[in-house]
Amino acid sequence: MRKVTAGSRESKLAVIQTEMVMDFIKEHNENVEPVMLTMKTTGDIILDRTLDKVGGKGLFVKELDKALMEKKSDFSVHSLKDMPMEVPDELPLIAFSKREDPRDVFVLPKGVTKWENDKPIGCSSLRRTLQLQKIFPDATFESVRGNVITRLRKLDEGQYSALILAAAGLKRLGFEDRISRYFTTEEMIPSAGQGIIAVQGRIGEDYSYLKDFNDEKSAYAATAERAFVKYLDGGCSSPIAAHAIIDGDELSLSGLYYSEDDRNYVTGKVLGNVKEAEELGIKLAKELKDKINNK
Ligand SMILES: NCc1[nH]cc(CCC(=O)O)c1CC(=O)O
Repeated sequence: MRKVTAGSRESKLAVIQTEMVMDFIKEHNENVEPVMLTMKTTGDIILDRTLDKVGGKGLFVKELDKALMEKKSDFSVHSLKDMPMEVPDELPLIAFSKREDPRDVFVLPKGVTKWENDKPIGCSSLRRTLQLQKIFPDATFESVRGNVITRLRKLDEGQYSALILAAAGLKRLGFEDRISRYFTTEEMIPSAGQGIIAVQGRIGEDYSYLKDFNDEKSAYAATAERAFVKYLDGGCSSPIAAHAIIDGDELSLSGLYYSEDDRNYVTGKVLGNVKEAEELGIKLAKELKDKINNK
């Protein structure tokens, strides 16, 4: 038996996602035995500030990168949306999972069936707040940090009138029944990579046991979405949204760009062949940059 170690964050969602990758490996490789190594990351420890105030990029990955570099693990499993746009050359992304539902959703406190505008909506990113202000013009918004389960607890304790979360996390955690409304990806453009699990490896290693895990559509979508955000210099917590939809050979990329200077945002869309995923991301980024400069 060949033992391989998967590095993971400690949160329930991270562990479930890592187990999904490990189960795949077990099913497809009789001679490989995956084990998990969990660790706390800076992003999990600092919970009293919003992520853009904590500063720095890759708050959820540094510790996992270190374990991978030091060969304490053989690969890391991440939510792609928490990954910085640039990863170290020695630690490339080697596989992308099939995409789970990429939409953001509206969650009400337990026992509540209709939204009451009596408390703020808990919303953890500027990306979500900006787009929500259009959908709920009278609402107020407040940052909520912590992992998905902590956020749900705060909601149920009465701190918020509702929460905005990713459908993917709720579904993987078995909380699909808490979803009261799905936002379309047009009214609420998701974060780049939302719903995709990324596996990160170490250069020069043999990952043939993960060969069939990679989903081609997800890889194209990830390339386009991340090229867009990278060009606009966003990190994991920047107010930039990007979502690619793939239909056969055609890729349609929607994006949102926010300007700190005039506190305004623009959205746009480009279409092209999946093979031009990266170029499409850059094309949309340039278009939106021009659009905001001419506003
Ligand atoms: N930033 C936290 C985070 N990272 C990944 C997910 C959900 C799973 C995914 O998007 O793949 C979540 C929770 C959320 O935003 O609701």
